[in-house]
Amino acid sequence: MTLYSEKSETAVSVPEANLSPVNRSLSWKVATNLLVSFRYAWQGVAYAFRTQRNFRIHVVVGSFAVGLAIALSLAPVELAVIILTCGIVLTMELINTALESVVDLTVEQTYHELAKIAKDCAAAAVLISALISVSVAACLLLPPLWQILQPQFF
Ligand SMILES: Nc1ncnc2c1ncn2[C@@H]1O[C@H](COP(=O)(O)OP(=O)(O)OP(=O)(O)O)[C@@H](O)[C@H]1O
Repeated sequence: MTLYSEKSETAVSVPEANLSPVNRSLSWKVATNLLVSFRYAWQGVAYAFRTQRNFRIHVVVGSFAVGLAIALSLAPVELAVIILTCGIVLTMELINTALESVVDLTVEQTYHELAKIAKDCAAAAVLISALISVSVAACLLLPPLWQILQPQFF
């Protein structure tokens, strides 16, 4: 198949198979079944935990928030909201780590304005989700904590 580049208006030859979203001919098929897929996904989690300090911080803070919610006997829906927001932060951190790797793979150690935009935006996604998570946890955890601590101070 021949495609026309918008910039140079020159014809570019692309194999049909490379254009199909179903048949990713350039991909490397390794995960042959669901169990193997899960194993690779777990390797991603383990890699992020091992190498990303922020991921470890999010795991510790998230576990503390969930533990506190259980200790304070929050309603199931409130506990679910805290688990959900903590999960979103960890997910964002994993996507950020994946994107950083792809950017480094592409530009290696050269400065590129687009690499900067990609990394800065991915880091911003983590930051925003973490700020939302802290706000949600504060809204749900502080009132019952205040109820418990108030008699001790007044
Ligand atoms: N190739 C590059 N070209 C331009 N700017 C880059 C490039 N690599 C990194 N940067 C800039 O440096 C910042 C830090 O990048 P780096 O890869 O060290 O990630 P990081 O913020 O340390 O991530 P983490 O702590 O999650 O590993 C990026 O947000 C970006 O602004």
